[in-house]
Amino acid sequence: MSYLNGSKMCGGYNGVQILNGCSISVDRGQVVVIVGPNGAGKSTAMKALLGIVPLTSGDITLDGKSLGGMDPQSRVKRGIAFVPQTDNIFPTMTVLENLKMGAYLRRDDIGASIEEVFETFPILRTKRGDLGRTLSGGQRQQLAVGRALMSRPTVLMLDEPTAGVSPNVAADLLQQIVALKERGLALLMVEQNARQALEIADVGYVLVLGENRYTGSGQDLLADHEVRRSFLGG
Ligand SMILES: Nc1ncnc2c1ncn2[C@@H]1O[C@H](COP(=O)(O)OP(=O)(O)OP(=O)(O)O)[C@@H](O)[C@H]1O
Repeated sequence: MSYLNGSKMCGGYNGVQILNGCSISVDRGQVVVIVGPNGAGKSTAMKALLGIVPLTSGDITLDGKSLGGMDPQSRVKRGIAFVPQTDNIFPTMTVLENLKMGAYLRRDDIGASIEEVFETFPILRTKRGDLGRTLSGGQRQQLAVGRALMSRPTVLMLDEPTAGVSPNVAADLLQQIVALKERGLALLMVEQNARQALEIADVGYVLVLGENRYTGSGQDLLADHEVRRSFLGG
């Protein structure tokens, strides 16, 4: 069984079922990407794993233990961190203050973690005293990921981390995220930019109407004629 395992998940909003039995798994040291058309339920699947969207059936386990019924806060304490797509930093706080906010649940020394974030995203060291709102789009996303890392998660979930940043910046950002595998993180991402995301995915899930349509390594999905035709624009 995988480290984080969402199995046959059903659920949605206000009685409207969006997830129709999809399964998503991610292991530590792995990048898993969820792609699919608009409205397929990609973000909803991630919210279900986070405990924001309740399941009507199915199960979620982390390290072999069920997360069933556990609220999002408790899941964070178990080691899951989440980077939302927008509003993911405090604009009126400095870079360093943002990082410290990410460690608010910790009572130990956070100096080494700040240093690790600066090693991963060197521009944040340079801008440590600058207000969040002065950062470029790509730098904001770096800070949002850095802030999430400050809770020392084992699972990092990212909702469209490259949304709104230029293609070159997106490519760099994805490479920085991939490098986090070396720290043993389980990385799960929802991405609009399917082609670019599958390039770096150990495993890709194509979701359609809340169901698994295709699952495979990123390279296999990129090479699959049907996946290319239906989801990657030929
Ligand atoms: N908070 C909500 N309340 C009610 N319905 C919602 C809510 N969030 C999403 N939905 C609906 O659930 C469906 C799936 O949305 P979701 O955001 O999971 O799709 P997605 O695959 O991530 O798509 P996109 O790429 O457009 O973000 C959509 O029909 C959407 O309108």
